[in-house]
Amino acid sequence: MEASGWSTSLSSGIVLSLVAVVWTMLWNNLQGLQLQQFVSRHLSRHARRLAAIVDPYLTVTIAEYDGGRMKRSDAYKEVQAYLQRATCATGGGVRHLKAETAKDVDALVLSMGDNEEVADAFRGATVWWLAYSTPPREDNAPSYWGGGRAARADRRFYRLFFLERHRDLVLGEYLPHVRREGRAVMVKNRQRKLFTNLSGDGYDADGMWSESVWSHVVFEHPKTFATLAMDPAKKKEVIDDLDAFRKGKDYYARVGKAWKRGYLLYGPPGTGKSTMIAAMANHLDYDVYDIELTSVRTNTDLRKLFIETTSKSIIVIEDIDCSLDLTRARKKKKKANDDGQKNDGDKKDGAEPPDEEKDAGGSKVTLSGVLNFIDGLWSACGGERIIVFTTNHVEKLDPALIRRGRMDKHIEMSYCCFEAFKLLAKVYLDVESHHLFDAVESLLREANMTPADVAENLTPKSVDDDADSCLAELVKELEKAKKKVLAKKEGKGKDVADGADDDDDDE
Ligand SMILES: Nc1ncnc2c1ncn2[C@@H]1O[C@H](COP(=O)(O)OP(=O)(O)OP(=O)(O)O)[C@@H](O)[C@H]1O
Ligand SMILES: [Mg+2]
Repeated sequence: MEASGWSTSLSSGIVLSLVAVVWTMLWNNLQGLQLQQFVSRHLSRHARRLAAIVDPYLTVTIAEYDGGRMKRSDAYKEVQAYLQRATCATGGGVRHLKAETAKDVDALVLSMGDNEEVADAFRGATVWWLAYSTPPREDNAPSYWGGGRAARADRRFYRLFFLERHRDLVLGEYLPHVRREGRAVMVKNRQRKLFTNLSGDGYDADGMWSESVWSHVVFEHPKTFATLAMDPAKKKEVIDDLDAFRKGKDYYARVGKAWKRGYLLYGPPGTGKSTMIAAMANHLDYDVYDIELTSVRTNTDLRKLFIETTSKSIIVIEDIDCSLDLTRARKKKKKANDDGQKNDGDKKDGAEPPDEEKDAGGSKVTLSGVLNFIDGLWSACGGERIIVFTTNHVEKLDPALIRRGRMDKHIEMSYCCFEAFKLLAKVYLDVESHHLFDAVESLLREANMTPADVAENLTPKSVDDDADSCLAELVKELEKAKKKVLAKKEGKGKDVADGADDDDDDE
């Protein structure tokens, strides 16, 4: 009996030891993998819950969207950046990380995935952050609040848990600290971006449905004012204007104007309008929002695009005359006024176009929508924004669209002048003087050649090409261009003599 009792306890001892050995082996082998993390994560989570029994915790929830779901919350972005830093530094015990490309080519910025929790310590207090999202719900937000999109999107939140006794510390000091630090991280990680409203499938980098109306790539355009060929005095004027704008926060506040400025760049194709926008963005270190107006469905969508731009940005609408029939809505308005009908036209903030203005299947943005976008009440949201329109046909634009106050500065991008040529010769051929320069100078006065064409002629086409051959080629092309101009003039003179209509000559 005793012996059997002894052998039973011996065998159960052996079994227990074996279990302990297997457990230790398993524990060690799984080190760094799921099990240990699983246990420690759950222990810390339960620690929070256990602590809450004796000292209840409070929560603060920060939603990704506030202001009626119109705009991503700054606080959310700051918390996200703060937690990104905490997660990158320690991992914070988080199992599911999201990775985004960072400024450095090979690095990744890590942040916590959904339903992950991370603890943080601040002046002896421990707090916990939980990232979570709720599934889409059909809300009844009217379409002008972006209700349709909102219904399809997950709602994302950060929830902060802290003990009641830390209330003053957390609300008074910790949260402002998080926002400050988050902003600093955002500035440090900032990569300039080029945004487009031609969104892809509507999903963001996390595979989540994205509410953002913009998609972006990193903005990396090499053009600067140093390599932009134009009249030097004009260039200096633009640079001074941009610098004054950038430093103009107090001025705009004092005179009671929204901190924004409109630039109209006009001129023939290839004179450097798009290039100038890149130079502006590089000079100011701003993001660029390139709006493809034909893809904007309604005036409301246009307003939403504007509201979702950040400050320190250039909002661009290229070829504004081609994007929309911007004169049509105005003509209709005039007609309606002539008919004595009530029409609040461009004064009506965010007005949807009446049915007869809508194109079948096309954009329904109207001139009044664009005018409101530029200087309606909504345009004052945020600040430090530059709006740039480009066009090849300034004469086609409605005067209301380009009046000062909307498009404050009109910049003509013209055919290549000698000063602009000299800069291109320096940039493309590293040549500052040459015996062909005089010929080029006199030909440029008579031939209409764009900087794009001059630059193309100055580009070596083979390894044998050098400055001499490129400049000789340019002179040849300039002579051809000059002949064309003369032929056109002669043709025009003949037409006038024959009583023909001048308007038909110009393209
Ligand atoms: N003023 C300029 N200085 C330097 N390069 C220029 C200039 N203008 C044009 N180029 C060169 O020509 C190319 C075309 O220029 P860009 O796209 O800026 O013309 P654009 O005026 O925007 O034409 P479009 O009206 O057709 O849009 C650019 O890639 C650029 O390298
Ligand atoms: Mg262009």
